[in-house]
Amino acid sequence: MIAGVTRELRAEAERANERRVLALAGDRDRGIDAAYDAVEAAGIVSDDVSIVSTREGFRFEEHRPRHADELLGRTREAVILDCHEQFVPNALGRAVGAVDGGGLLILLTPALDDWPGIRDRFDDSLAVPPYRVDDVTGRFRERLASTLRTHPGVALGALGDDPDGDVLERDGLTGAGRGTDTGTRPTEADGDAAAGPSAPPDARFPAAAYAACRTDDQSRALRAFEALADPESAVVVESDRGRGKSSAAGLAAGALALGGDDVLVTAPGFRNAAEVFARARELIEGEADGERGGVDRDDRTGDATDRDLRTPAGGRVRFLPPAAAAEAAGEADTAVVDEAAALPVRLLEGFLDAPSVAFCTTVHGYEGAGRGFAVRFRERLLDSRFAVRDVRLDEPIRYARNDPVEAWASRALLLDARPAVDEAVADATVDDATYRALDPADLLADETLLGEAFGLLVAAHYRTEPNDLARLLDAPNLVARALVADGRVVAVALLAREGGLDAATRREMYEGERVRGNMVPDVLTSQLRDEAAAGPRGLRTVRIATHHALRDAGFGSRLLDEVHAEFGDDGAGDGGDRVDYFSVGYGATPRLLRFWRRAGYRTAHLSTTRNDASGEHSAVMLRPVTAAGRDLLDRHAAAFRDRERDGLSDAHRDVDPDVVRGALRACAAPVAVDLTETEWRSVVGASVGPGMYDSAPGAFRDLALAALIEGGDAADLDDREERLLVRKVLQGRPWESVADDLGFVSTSACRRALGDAAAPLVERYGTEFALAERERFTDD
Ligand SMILES: CC(=O)SCCNC(=O)CCNC(=O)[C@H](O)C(C)(C)COP(=O)(O)OP(=O)(O)OC[C@H]1O[C@@H](n2cnc3c(N)ncnc32)[C@H](O)[C@@H]1OP(=O)(O)O
Repeated sequence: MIAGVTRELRAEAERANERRVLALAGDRDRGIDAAYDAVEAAGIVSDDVSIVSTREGFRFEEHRPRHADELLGRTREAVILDCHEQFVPNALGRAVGAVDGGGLLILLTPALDDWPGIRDRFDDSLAVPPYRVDDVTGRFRERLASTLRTHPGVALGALGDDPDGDVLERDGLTGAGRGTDTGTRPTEADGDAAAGPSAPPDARFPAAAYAACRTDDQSRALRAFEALADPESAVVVESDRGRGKSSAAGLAAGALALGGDDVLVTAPGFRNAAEVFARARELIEGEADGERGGVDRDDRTGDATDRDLRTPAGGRVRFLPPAAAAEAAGEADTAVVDEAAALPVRLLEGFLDAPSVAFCTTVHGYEGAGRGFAVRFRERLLDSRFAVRDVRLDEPIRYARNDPVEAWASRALLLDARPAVDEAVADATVDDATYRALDPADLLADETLLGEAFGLLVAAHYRTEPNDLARLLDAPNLVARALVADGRVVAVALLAREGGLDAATRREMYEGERVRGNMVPDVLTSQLRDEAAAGPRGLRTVRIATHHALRDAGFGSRLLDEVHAEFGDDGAGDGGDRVDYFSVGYGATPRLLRFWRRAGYRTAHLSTTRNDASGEHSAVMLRPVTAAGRDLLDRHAAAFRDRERDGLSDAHRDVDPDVVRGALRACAAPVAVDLTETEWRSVVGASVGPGMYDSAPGAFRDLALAALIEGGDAADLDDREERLLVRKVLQGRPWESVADDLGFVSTSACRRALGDAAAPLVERYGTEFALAERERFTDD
């Protein structure tokens, strides 16, 4: 029975150049046997099959569910995803992506009615302490099962105790490719690897690069990339998932390197750029064949050579993480930024130092993230010295346009989740918006609500993946809240309960053992050495986002106010839901620091290292509710203040002065200024007399710290004076670099400015002695 339908499915898939799903629900061993039968019935050889499973010993290429990323950039005739024992939603995304047009995705699942009730090893990972795996729910699977039951292109077999008991619930056939219905058949334009588009007559890239293109769209992109050989050229490539933009970029990078260029490639992670490197390598190896070995391989450095391809002409294709690549862009001949929309605009600007540059972005899907690229950075690019070429890729590479499995996967994993369209929210006002809980049950019942809320979370943050959808629906420690206007989601916050851990778990954490979730308690306990920190109960904002059309209008602040009221300030009577403190951890920018400070959050930590992708230092902030929360903040505010006194001239020496100002301004621990008379003589002398900063740097440091923490009108300093205090006094940088950085005409002008900045500090913090000392100079 299964074999029969598989043959038909496969035939239809091949005719239409589409994919099909065969879901085999029931006993695992029976499922595995049935999958072997299905592969055979479909006439697919074992070499063209991959299986993702926790088990081993199959006749196919094997991957573990947690390592399904290995399938990235692979194409298979069939992929079998064994969903028993450990069902990882990310692995489903990878498995679908690896199946070629004409191929099959075979899912082995428990009986669909039972599946939502079964807890597996993935659920263990959602059971963040103090929650247990029984607290995890099965809504993601419930939703997935319902798509399997209803979506076109999915065949569903319920397995019996033996093959005779198998029941075919749906055959998954759509009728595509039959009779006159040729709308979805492969067209000439779908191309074929062997006979790809040919090179234009005056092509600058090798013919092999054009021959490797699978669609006309791709060869148009390649043609546009040729411009990168000329300085001052920028190419922007936009496409949906699976259109081959990374491959086209890889072919271009390889071709440029074959011509002797140094091509610098970056992406949020190397795995995003894996496709770029795979295509570049193929081209380089093919073209360099018979010359001089092609790609250099260095056995000693292993991995590194995958990220640094060399050509006989002295060219290279090399990978660097975004922050490092932005720094190095000026030294390369061409920079290629893949998944550019996932990077902050500030980093993207660094790439404008490259002689020529390509930006590739996914328009929809998880990688498509920030509107920063679409809006702000594009303007910046148009104003730059570059001649900009735009290319858009629409034609799917490996399957026909109407592939039903693409539609099914988009739906099941919400790959196409998007915030409400701008027009729908244009008239929303803060006062009219309604605060509401996004309970998983409500989200499951309302696809529009789910799509808009998840879409907003995705759009505001590039690191979203199918596992996050499962967390939103099933993880016991997460809650979501939103502001809704006219039924549309205009702002959303994803919140995680943290802390409340027992003494044994706290000790484990203190001793360095990894405790899942609990990000803020973990930082405070293991990094900042506070064994009691994981006791109080916190609510961390994992993510918050306002619809891009409504930013800066107060929605974000209002949403936080409501959350504070519900779980803190007014939450006492609410079923014991009141937390001891609210918290947040995020890549610190001056504006975000201000946003959180205004919402009542105070700094506990600023990380010493920068995040690879965003290039920012992470800030951890707390907003206490109860006495226990206040104790926690008091300890960590004081520790932060004391740490920064020395850390700013050490690990934090390069942090942006506005980030330092923002983090200190949000510090809740005041500085007691207690200087000796000798020190006051130096400070007063530097401000109004003949003294110098260098005679009492420690005194200046205390004053600067006090003034920046107290902030505002306390000591009447302007922005540049505050930056000067950070750069010179706290970060201890050389006069030349400070003068240069802050735009002073000379180092002596810079020194004088520091003297001037000391005057309001004497006024604010000076002792009687200091003020009398000042009189000596100002009385004349
Ligand atoms: C844990 C985390 O999620 S931290 C990351 C926060 N999320 C994001 O960065 C996603 C993109 N940004 C957004 O969605 C919004 O800009 C939010 C959530 C940061 C703020 O929401 P809004 O509704 O715009 O905030 P609201 O109008 O209440 O307050 C405005 C303040 O927010 C901050 N803010 C506003 N826009 C931005 C922005 N693009 N980037 C950083 N901060 C911003 C500023 O402090 C601003 O005050 P200012 O105009 O005086 O500088």
